[in-house]
Amino acid sequence: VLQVLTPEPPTGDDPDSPAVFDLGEVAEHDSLDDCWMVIEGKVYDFTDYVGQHPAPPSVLEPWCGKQATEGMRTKGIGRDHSPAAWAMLDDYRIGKLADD
Ligand code: HEM
Repeated sequence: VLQVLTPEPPTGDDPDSPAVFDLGEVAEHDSLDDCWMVIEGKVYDFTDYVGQHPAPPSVLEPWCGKQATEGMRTKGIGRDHSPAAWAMLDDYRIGKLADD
């Protein structure tokens, strides 16, 4: 009953009705204090993760607010992230990118 009275905002977790964002909205979250990224068409909010990332936040910063599939695939050093790192993404998913 409480859930009906105070519905949670869409998180993107429900594959039937993910929250949909365009690149302009994502671009508003382009700092380490507020860091969204698009990876393979899905939108993530990594704000709570940047301080936990194994490499310094400065490596993430250029990708905040942007399409970051390349960053995820290369780490900026030509090496893909591990399957374990890829598996962490779901925890930060907030939705998907709008189709163009
Ligand atoms: C998209 C921009 C990103 C860049 C440029 C980047 C870069 C890096 C670099 C330079 C390292 C250390 C070097 C190495 O381990 O080979 C690293 C490690 C790691 N990163 Fe990232 N990272 C990014 C995003 C993420 C995200 C979004 C996550 C998870 C939510 C993540 C999770 C990890 C983990 C778990 C490691 C340890 C090594 C591994 O499991 O592959 N990274 N990253």
